[in-house]
Amino acid sequence: MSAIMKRHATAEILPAEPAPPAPALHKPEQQVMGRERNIGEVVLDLQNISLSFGGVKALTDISFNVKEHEIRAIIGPNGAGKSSMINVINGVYHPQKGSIVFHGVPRHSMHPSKVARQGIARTFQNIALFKGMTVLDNIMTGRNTKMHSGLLANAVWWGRARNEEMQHRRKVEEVIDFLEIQHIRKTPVGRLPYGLQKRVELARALAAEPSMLLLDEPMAGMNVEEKQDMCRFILDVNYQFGSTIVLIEHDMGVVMDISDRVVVLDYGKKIGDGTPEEVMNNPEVIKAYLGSSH
Ligand SMILES: Nc1ncnc2c1ncn2[C@@H]1O[C@H](COP(=O)(O)OP(=O)(O)OP(=O)(O)O)[C@@H](O)[C@H]1O
Repeated sequence: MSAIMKRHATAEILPAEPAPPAPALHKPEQQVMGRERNIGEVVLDLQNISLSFGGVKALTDISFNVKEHEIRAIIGPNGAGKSSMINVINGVYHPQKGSIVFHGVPRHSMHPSKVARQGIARTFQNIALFKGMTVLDNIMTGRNTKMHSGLLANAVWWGRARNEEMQHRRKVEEVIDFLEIQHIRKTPVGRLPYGLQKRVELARALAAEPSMLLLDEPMAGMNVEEKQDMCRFILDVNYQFGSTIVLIEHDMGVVMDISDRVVVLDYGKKIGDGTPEEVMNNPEVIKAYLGSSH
């Protein structure tokens, strides 16, 4: 297989032990890294999406879908349109053409905050955390979409506000335990190494209890060990929380090992879509990578 598609050493240490039995909601249909998982129906359907910035066509007539509980990767050379697609999904960009249906409901020009309230959370290519705030406080900001108490109640920390705060704290502590970052919970984020900052960003997204998680290059800039940890956490989030994951990643070994299906973009167009094996063997995909200087 082509050089870009070879399995990467990072994935070799992914959990080898047998996974616990999956909750028997659906018949297991897919296996990722030896884990049986239950892929459901289509939850996000994108049809004929086109997005331009002035004369630049970032996305041209792109259609694909995402099924419940799956790990769906978006790959492609630099400038292919991957981040633009994530920004379309979470409402930052509004495509000039095409339709977006989430859980059966068509969406038009939805604001990112409303998308977040629908249960879609994301991380960013360049870490977007409050560097001077502690890990705990940063993760608490992930609960914003779930907060209901008014300003006055919050200011004096009365009844409902107090109960709400405690509920949010409980959820945040769960996420902190899950991602094994107890030891840094009081540390200002800016003092942490890059790999841990990425994990805190994942924690903040998870604190929102999303049904769908958009991860924009979650392993970018990480060393091998950090990538191994992040792979394990992504698989655990998907497996234990059942979150559907849409992932942009440049490390092909990681993509091939953890994804259920992969969509491939090049110059804003879709050139491949299928299982890792199918896209690995797609001549157009191989050409785009090997023949690409961009
Ligand atoms: N806000 C914007 N304004 C103008 N052009 C943009 C904007 N966002 C993206 N583009 C352009 O759209 C095209 C796709 O960019 P995008 O960032 O989506 O690609 P990408 O596949 O995520 O690239 P990379 O892997 O380098 O992050 C590029 O030509 C880019 O310059």
